[in-house]
Amino acid sequence: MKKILITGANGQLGQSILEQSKKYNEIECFFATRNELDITNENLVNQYFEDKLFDFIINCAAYTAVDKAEDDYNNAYLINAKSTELLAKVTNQKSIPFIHISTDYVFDGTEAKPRLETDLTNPIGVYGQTKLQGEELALQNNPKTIIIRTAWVFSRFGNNFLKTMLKLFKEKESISVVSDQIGSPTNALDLAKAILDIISKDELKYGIFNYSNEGECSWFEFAQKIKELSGASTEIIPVSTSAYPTKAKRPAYSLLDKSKIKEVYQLDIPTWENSLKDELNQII
Ligand SMILES: NC(=O)C1=CN([C@@H]2O[C@H](COP(=O)(O)OP(=O)(O)OC[C@H]3O[C@@H](n4cnc5c(N)ncnc54)[C@H](OP(=O)(O)O)[C@@H]3O)[C@@H](O)[C@H]2O)C=CC1
Ligand SMILES: Cc1cn([C@H]2C[C@H](O)[C@@H](COP(=O)(O)OP(=O)(O)O[C@H]3O[C@@H](C)C(=O)[C@@H](O)[C@H]3O)O2)c(=O)[nH]c1=O
Repeated sequence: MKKILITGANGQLGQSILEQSKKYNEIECFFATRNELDITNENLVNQYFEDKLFDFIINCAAYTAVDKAEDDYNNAYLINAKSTELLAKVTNQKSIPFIHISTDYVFDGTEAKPRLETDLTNPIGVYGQTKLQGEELALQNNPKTIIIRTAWVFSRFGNNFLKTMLKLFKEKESISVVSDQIGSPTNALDLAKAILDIISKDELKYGIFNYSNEGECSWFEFAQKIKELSGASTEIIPVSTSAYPTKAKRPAYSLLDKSKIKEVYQLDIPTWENSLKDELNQII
């Protein structure tokens, strides 16, 4: 039986891992919410690992408010980078693998070609910058680190674009959504399954891996599909990024190339449209 600690357990990925873990008999998961384990509290983290034995950690804790982060660098850095370093160090001391989640927002999005793990990063906002710093600190401090870069995560849990759209469809007759930012949505349940499948393997390969659902779209096309599948009548107007100003800049193109994770870990990845359909069936 593999014992796994999940930090940030109340977030959408944490809750999705809880849901999926019920299907894995050989894995025993321990879920720690922010109240139970604040990863910025060094003494608490060290104490936690003194007291308990785990075979893996999946760090789902993060500062994910992309716009807010622009005015809150210190907190974003503390959670996304400094605390990631701490978790990498404690797992390294125990010689256990560290699974950490990162983002497509580490790219600047200027090149319209699916991004490889080895491509040059150049984040254009504080969230992406602090996530990249977290990646680097994790890899430096625990050689048994697996970074999974994912994108545009949606689910029935927490806050995400899917839930924002469903709310707006109830409130508004018309909304504007950017059509010039391209990427790949990810159902958090698919990501959770991929992570648990990886952990279940006998042999692990460490380093950076991309994971999102298959396919690509703009946020506008994503919103259109949510509208179509939910039967909403709100008009969705495609607009350019300049017509929808936000505090943080987002990459124009951040589609992730999944070849590496599919080859190394033999994963079958559903398309975002099929996975969205499944998720909406649960929500509506
Ligand atoms: N959401 C997305 O679209 C994407 C997410 N990612 C990455 O995936 C991972 C999971 O994201 P997701 O589940 O969507 O994020 P959420 O924002 O849904 O969840 C993050 C969780 O982290 C918790 N948390 C924040 N600070 C701390 C802390 N100091 N100690 C412990 N827990 C803390 C939050 O607690 P509380 O509930 O109290 O706020 C929350 O439960 C993150 O690393 C994120 O950067 C990558 C690409 C896309
Ligand atoms: C709500 C809304 C957003 N938008 C735009 C703003 C933005 O450019 C894009 C996405 O909006 P959001 O702010 O909901 O999503 P955002 O917070 O940027 O989502 C990101 O979260 C972090 C955590 C990640 O790691 C990324 O992969 C990505 O999922 O859509 C519209 O054009 N119209 C709207 O009505």
